[in-house]
Amino acid sequence: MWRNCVRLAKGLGRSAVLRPDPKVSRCGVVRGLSPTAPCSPTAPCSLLWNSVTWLSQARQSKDYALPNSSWSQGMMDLYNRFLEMCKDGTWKRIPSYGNSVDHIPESLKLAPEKEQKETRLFSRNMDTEGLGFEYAMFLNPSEKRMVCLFQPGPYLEGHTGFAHGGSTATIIDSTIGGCAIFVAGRVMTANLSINYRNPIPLGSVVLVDSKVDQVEGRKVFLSCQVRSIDGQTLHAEATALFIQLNSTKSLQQQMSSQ
Ligand SMILES: CCCCC/C=C\C/C=C\C/C=C\C/C=C\CCCC(=O)SCCNC(=O)CCNC(=O)[C@H](O)C(C)(C)COP(=O)(O)OP(=O)(O)OC[C@H]1O[C@@H](n2cnc3c(N)ncnc32)[C@H](O)[C@@H]1OP(=O)(O)O
Repeated sequence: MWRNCVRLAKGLGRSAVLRPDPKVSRCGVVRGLSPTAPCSPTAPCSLLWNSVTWLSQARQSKDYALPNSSWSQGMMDLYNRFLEMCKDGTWKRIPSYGNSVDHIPESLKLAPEKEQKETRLFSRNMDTEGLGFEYAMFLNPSEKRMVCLFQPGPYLEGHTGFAHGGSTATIIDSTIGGCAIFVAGRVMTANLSINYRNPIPLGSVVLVDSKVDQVEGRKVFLSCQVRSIDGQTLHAEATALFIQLNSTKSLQQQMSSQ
């Protein structure tokens, strides 16, 4: 089973993680796509997103995956390290909106989704920064891998001082789901199996590291590990099956056809 995440969690600065992808040019542009602005916390690295028209409408919405005052130094440090790794195009920062509809390109929306809805993505359901899910995701397209930097706030408590297992499941599902969306477009979780190994302290920062293992027709099999930043503590590990809902093009296909 894939265990790249150990590599990442144990040493983000190591060459194994920072090694440029051969499919990505030195200037940080995935071949076949146009150059875009470099990343920064306010003007995030979003070559992927800028290159795909379906996110243009979403750019109007608030992006929750940008640093705020509730982020700990550990969260900021990790975020900045990933932003650095965005510079050569190996990693892409993924924006995060309050409603899943905002993530869907206009052309792929179904009629009911086009209507303005008073709904909120579960993981973005709190307005006060720092109380609930604080997270930011980064995608490595060539490795079909999505990582999420996650800082659980005090309103996610389960056992005293620790994150509720359901919140851990939510962040795993969202991270793995984002990864599955990348390869298969619209998908739904059919199965999610989690082994909880060590509790996650509230306010700590963990790395959720997910990867596509296999695609069989409409089935996308993925795995995931949740580790402390130093990689020493394995908090949870999971496997998942996502099912592609229709024949819409995956983001991966959209990128390679440009
Ligand atoms: C599009 C662009 C979006 C861009 C977004 C970009 C970035 C986003 C970034 C961040 C993340 C943002 C959002 C987070 C994303 C996701 C997280 C939330 C996900 C959820 O919160 S999601 C809610 C929970 N989820 C459900 O509520 C599903 C209920 N369920 C169903 O709706 C159906 O069940 C369905 C659709 C799953 C399948 O139904 P179906 O009719 O389409 O397909 P069918 O049943 O025929 O199965 C086909 C083949 O899969 C096999 N199969 C099916 N299920 C299996 C199982 N459980 N175990 C083993 N095998 C299974 C069959 O055995 C058959 O296999 P075979 O072909 O070999 O016979």
